[in-house]
Amino acid sequence: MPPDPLFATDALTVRYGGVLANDRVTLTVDRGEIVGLIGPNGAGKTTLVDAVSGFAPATGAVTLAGRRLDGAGPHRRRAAGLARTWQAGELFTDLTVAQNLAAAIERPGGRTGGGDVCGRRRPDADGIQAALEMLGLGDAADRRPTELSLGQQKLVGVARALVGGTAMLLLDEPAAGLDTHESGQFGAELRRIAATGVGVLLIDHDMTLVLDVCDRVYVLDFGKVIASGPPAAIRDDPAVIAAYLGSAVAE
Ligand SMILES: Nc1ncnc2c1ncn2[C@@H]1O[C@H](COP(=O)(O)OP(=O)(O)OP(=O)(O)O)[C@@H](O)[C@H]1O
Repeated sequence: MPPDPLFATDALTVRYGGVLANDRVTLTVDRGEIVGLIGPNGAGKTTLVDAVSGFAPATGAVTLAGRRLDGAGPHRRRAAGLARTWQAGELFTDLTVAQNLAAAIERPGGRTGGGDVCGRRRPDADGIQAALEMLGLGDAADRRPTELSLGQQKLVGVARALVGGTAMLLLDEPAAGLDTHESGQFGAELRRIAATGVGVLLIDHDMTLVLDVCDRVYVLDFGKVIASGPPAAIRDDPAVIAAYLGSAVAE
């Protein structure tokens, strides 16, 4: 029998009024695997990340390392090792890179303690440096975000989600705005993260990045999974081309 996946949703369903934003979405991500989630605007990709991380009301199961997390609040899911980025993931430009990572896990009011508002373990300077080094940003800790390239700034955003012990990373359009070269470098860094055993769910409209870097891809349309499989099969799937790739390639 294959081992249990690191991460799974089972029949995850989110309804916003009359809109079925996620319709019984079932997917898995293994340890060390990068899994893409693609689909047209409004297909329900961000909703899935919101539901999985505890920010949208949902029915269905969410499991991380064999532990059910549905029903838990965002802080408990984060403490269990599930981390996300946000589409508008701007950095604080008046803080250094290391301070940006620390700020992401500070408690409001500057209180210190064993955990933060998101339930994360408070990492020490070593933890912050380790997260930066994993992303090739080891010498950027004391620099300001504006001194870095856009690609490096995007990686700082990922490092922010990695600090404090992360098993599963949910990335919502982390490469938006990158050119082809930067996006290729970004993909290589994602592979380095996955090689440490972290699972990655990658949402992006950059099809070159998604199809190059992902082990498997799920396609959402109107909240439903309409296809899943390895990138080569997804690229050639007529239903996927009709629903999304035709327009995505033309963009
Ligand atoms: N908070 C909300 N309240 C009501 N409806 C919402 C809410 N969030 C999303 N929706 C609706 O749910 C559907 C899915 O939206 P979602 O943002 O998840 O799509 P998406 O695939 O992430 O799109 P994009 O690629 O543009 O980011 C859309 O019809 C959207 O209007």
